[in-house]
Amino acid sequence: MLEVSVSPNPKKRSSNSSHPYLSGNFAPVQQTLPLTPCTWSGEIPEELYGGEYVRNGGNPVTNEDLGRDAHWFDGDGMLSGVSFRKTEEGVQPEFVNQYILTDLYLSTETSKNLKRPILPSIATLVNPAATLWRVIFVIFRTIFLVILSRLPGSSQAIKRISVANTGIIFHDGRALATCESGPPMRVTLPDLETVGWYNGKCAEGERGGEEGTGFGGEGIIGFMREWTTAHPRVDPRTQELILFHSTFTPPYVHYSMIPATHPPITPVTPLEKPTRLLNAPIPGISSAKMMHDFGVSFGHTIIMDLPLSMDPVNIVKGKPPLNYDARGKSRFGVFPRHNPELTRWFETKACCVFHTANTWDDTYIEKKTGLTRTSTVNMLACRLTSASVVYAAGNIAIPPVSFDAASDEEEQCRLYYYQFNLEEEGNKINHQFALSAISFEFPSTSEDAAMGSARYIYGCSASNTTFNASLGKASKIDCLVKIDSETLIRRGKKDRAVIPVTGCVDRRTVDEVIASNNPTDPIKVFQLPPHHFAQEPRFVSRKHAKSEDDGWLLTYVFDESQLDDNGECWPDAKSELWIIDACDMKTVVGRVHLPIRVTYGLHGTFINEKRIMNQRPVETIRSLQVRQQDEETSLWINVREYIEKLLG
Ligand SMILES: CC1=C(/C=C/C(C)=C/C=C/C(C)=C/C=O)C(C)(C)CCC1
Ligand SMILES: [Fe+2]
Repeated sequence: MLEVSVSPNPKKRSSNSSHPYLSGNFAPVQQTLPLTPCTWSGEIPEELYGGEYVRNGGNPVTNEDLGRDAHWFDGDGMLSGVSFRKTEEGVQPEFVNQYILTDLYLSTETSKNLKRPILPSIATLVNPAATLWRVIFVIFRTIFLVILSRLPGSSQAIKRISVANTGIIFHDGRALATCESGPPMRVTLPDLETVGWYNGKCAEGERGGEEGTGFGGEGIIGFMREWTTAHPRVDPRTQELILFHSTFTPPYVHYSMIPATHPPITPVTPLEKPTRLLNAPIPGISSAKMMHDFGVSFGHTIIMDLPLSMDPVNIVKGKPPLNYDARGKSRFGVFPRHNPELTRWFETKACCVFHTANTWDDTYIEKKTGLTRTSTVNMLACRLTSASVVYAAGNIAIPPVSFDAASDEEEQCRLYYYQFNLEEEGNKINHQFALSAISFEFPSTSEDAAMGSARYIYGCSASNTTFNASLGKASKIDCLVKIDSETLIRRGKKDRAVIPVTGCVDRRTVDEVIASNNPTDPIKVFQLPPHHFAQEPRFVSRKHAKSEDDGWLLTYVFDESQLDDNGECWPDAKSELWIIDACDMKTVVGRVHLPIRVTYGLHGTFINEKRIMNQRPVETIRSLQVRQQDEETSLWINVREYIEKLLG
């Protein structure tokens, strides 16, 4: 029997929403399910037993006004997971999806008077056509609603404004949902209940943990200094968590490192002893930036200072708060992992980088001293030649670039190789070129190989996408790609035609790569069948793997034959979780048939059995509180409701 609980606030949806990221399989799901047994076909590898695949993404709970400004990266965080429960016969996959009970979600659900989400849409913040007054209005509406939530009579105060809808990671006994506008939020596995905000020492609601001030520290802007990158990284050797925090005031970026203590691990060598660092300032950044991700190797960290600003000061300058300056520069700040004060800046052409794939050091032993030294730091990242995706994902016309220098590169989103020279003076970038001409995003590697020798980078592509042409249509993923970075980097370093910045090693299109039947091709594409679309794939290694890519890719897949004539999903549309052979990038080893559909979302991860068993104990979980209405407050409550309805 399926136990179906309809979201507490089901809102009617008209069928012809014109926003591409609110329709089809981007439209939010209305149902949440507790762990629900699923049927499956094919095989489920033993390596998945006892583990869980979880994917995060926005699922706006306030979705009444379909004509509102909306963006793919907005919306209340919802986790969708498949847990591979061990049974006597083997395994039983179970599907679960739950909202993350953030302050914003709880406040929305208890008030129910709002037609639009509490937070402004990224679409409004980035739209050059939005008037100054409109931007100021949406920001003040949010501030006002936050203040209202903290006055008497409110059952849920909004203390943090993150929807926790972007990433999901596991560190030190905690599964953490992430988003740039707040600290990480702890959730339980496998049932995906919300525990509480994590401050680098403990999470609200958990038993144990450490006491004392965490991310953000004390003081008035502490609430902002705890905002954490969507993509903190865990060192596969030391299990340290490395992350940074972006704020609107100088020095704009802080950096933290959290050791793993559950259970305490024995450091491999004294040098690798984990150190705690909380909110160390990063010097050299001159304005507020949208910094989604960063790079970190075993020895070095790379902060990206790109011309994509997220800065209230922009409003005063007559620009949208979220603004891309094609005339600007991209700067990469490289520093020894424990010493942000030693940051060296490497400057290059303007670009956008949302995600890095891997970062690693080239080291040697210095003869004189016998010490290990780093000659170069290398990074693979998805480089975009413009911010088009930020506009396209909000259904906003992409503003034209008005001068030639910036438009000499066509619209691209490619996997790039950067090599930063640490030995010579002058902060030189030795190499910067694309490995392949195909569009490539949502990069990841085998977790064990990250920060070091990872050879294969997995990611998403599309056989026909450019962002310029995409207004009114969403970009969807119909190809998963595996790139042998080692081979392509070697080729690029040799080939004199691969010039800095704009050069590209493998110039084939996706179709040309698919047509190749070379078994040692450095690029392999898993093409989805017609009408099928995938999401970010995550790699799980085989136990006694023969090669780095000996394992599987997990991804949710949706068959768009389940759309009606208006392009909307049938009410009973369903998704599947596919288990794909990462070695041949052809065979679908197994498919788990899910009871409902899973929207096209953002990032996912696989958490293995050992980690799930090893979660830190939890004392309380978050839940919806029903508002107590007593006589004294009822007049005030009526006034509040009136104000909320007025604000819409
Ligand atoms: C080029 C390209 C894509 C680009 C995606 C991008 C640029 C995604 C950015 C995501 C972010 C910033 C997520 C936040 O967590 C798609 C859609 C995969 C389709 C295939 C081609
Ligand atoms: Fe991301």
